[in-house]
Order: sequence, then structure tokens, then C-alpha cells
Amino acid sequence: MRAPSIDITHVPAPLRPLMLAMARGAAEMAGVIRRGDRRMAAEMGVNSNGDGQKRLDLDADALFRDALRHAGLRWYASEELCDPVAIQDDGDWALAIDPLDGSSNIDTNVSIGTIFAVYPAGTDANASFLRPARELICGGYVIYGPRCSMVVSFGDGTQIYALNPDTDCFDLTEARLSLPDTSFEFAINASNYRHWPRPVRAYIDDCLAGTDGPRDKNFNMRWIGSLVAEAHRILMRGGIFLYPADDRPGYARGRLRMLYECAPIAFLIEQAGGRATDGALPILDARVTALHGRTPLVFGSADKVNRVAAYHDLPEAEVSALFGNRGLFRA
Ligand SMILES: O=P(O)(O)OC[C@H]1O[C@](O)(COP(=O)(O)O)[C@@H](O)[C@@H]1O
Ligand SMILES: [Mg+2]
Ligand SMILES: [Mg+2]
Repeated sequence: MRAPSIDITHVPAPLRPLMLAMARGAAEMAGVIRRGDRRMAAEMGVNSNGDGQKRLDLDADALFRDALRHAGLRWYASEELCDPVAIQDDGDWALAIDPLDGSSNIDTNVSIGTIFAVYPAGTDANASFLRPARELICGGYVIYGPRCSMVVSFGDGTQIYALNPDTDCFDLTEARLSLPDTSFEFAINASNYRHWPRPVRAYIDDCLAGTDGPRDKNFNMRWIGSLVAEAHRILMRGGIFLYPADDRPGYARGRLRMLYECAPIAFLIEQAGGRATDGALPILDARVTALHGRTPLVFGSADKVNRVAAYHDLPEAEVSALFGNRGLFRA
């Protein structure tokens, strides 16, 4: 079999070495996951975010760092590493990566993934990463599901590639994806309901009320626990995802990290015609002041994300009043 590769026809020339290296790493990861060694889910310690690390989190980080050694990277920043790592002194790019997204699903054979964002390298690591998210030039993820796919954008639409098991090449299957707005599915970890801010509770209450409530239609709920899998479902058939801030200790800015989770997903969603906000403001207009900084995340079909923002725009007293007058929000 040939070395793993990707169809580079739609990849901007300066980013081709990087994308070929990402494709090699992703194909190798797909093989590791397919082989399914039970030790993949072994607990290994805690990362700088305080999240538990599984063996596959660490192996994925080492695998991608190695695959990207000669790909023109100046800086490599990973969820699993406290600080960015210098790779090539003359590299042009800074890459932020969540090497393994959905760690809690490793042992359940549910889809997991890799998420990444590329910025032009700045004068140092901070200048490279702590900047407005909209300055990224490439955002993408790999989903290790029943099919292995890579979804990527270079700022001119969202593309999908599928890993061909016969050639080990990521073939282009969709050059310009358009996010449908027909779904009535929402995704949120409802076990945290009592901790959510009022606007989020009001939005979900109205979805749950279905045809008996102000929305006057029934909704369906999905929660996989892998951000890549939720993003992929929403890109394929629409809907909305919410991971809000909540009042649990450590969740004042939600759970998901800006650089290597929220920004690349927001980029892919916007490039497919959807919207991504922190509940109110676009994710891509924000910047974090620390490498592992978090942000609340709401993304999906534009009309649904706009509706969440409308709930956030209301003063607290008016959100409360809505509980008695939901007709205001009838679609
Ligand atoms: O367990 P919770 O609070 O529902 O959080 C689930 C979220 O956490 C994550 O697993 C965080 O990502 P990691 O697995 O990379 O830490 C997301 O994929 C997922 O959306
Ligand atoms: Mg993650
Ligand atoms: Mg991770």
C-alpha cells in the first residue's frame, strides 16, 4: 500500500506539505483505533487543564507531533501539553491541536476525533496563538467513525474527504458543504440543567415543550459526548449544539477550549453557512489570553443560533417574564 495521502487539488499550495502530514497522521490514528487495543482507554494522569488523560490521548499527541515534524510548522500547541513546542525554526505555521477529542468514548467504540487549527506563525508562540480566532487560515477535524473522514476549510467553503481503505488516501467527497437548516435536533448535556444560565434554560425549556410550547413544534435530542461527532452530525443534517458556561466550579467559561476545539469548529460551521457564538457573540471575533482558555460554545444552523442569542440579549427580568409569555418567541 502507498503512504497515506490526501487529494491536494483544493488545498492551497503553501499548506500542502502540512495537509499531507496531517493526512498521514490521521490515517495512522485510524489504524490504531481500528486495531482497538484495550489499553487505549487506560488512565494515565491529568493534563494542564486538569482533565484526565487516557493512553490514547498521549499516543495521539506523540503520533501527530511526529507526523508533523517536517511539514513547515514553527509551533505545535496541544491540549495534552502545558506549553507550545518549537518544531522548525524556519517554519511558517502555528498549529493548535486536540489530538484526541471525545476521550470518554474511547472504550465504548463511539466516534472520536482530532481537531486542529492553523495560524501563520508569529514572532513567538504567544503572538502565534493568542490572537483573534478569525485569523486562522485552516481549521479542520478528523472523525474516526464507521468511516474515517477529514473535514477542512481554508476559508473558501468547507470540504469533506473520506479515507479510502484501499488506497489510504483521503479522497475529496464534497468540495463546498452547505449546512442544512431543516433539523429539529438539539445537543446539550442536559444533566447540567440546574447549573445553566437562565437564557439557556429558557431556550431548552421551549424546545422540550414542543407543540405545547411557544415554538409549536417537536424537537429531538442527541448527546454523544464527542464534539467532532456532534459537529459532523450538524454539518450533515443541521441542528444546534450548546456547551454553555455554568455555575459548577471550573465551568465559568464552559468546558471547551478556544484554540483547538471551538475556533476550528466555528470556522468550519461558518464556512458551511452556519453560525457559532459563545451564546451571544461570534466565536471567531473573540481571542483568548491563555493557551488553554475556554469559551462557551453554541453552533449550528444560523436561525437556531440566532434564537439563542436573542434569549441572551434580553435582560434577566425579561427572560424570567418569558416563562409566563412565551408567545413572544413563537417561530
Ligand atoms: O462530559 P461532558 O461534560 O458532557 O463533555 C463532553 C465534551 O467534552 C469533550 O469530550 C472534551 O474534549 P476532550 O475529550 O478532547 O477532552 C468534547 O468532545 C465533548 O463535547
Ligand atoms: Mg476535545
Ligand atoms: Mg482531547
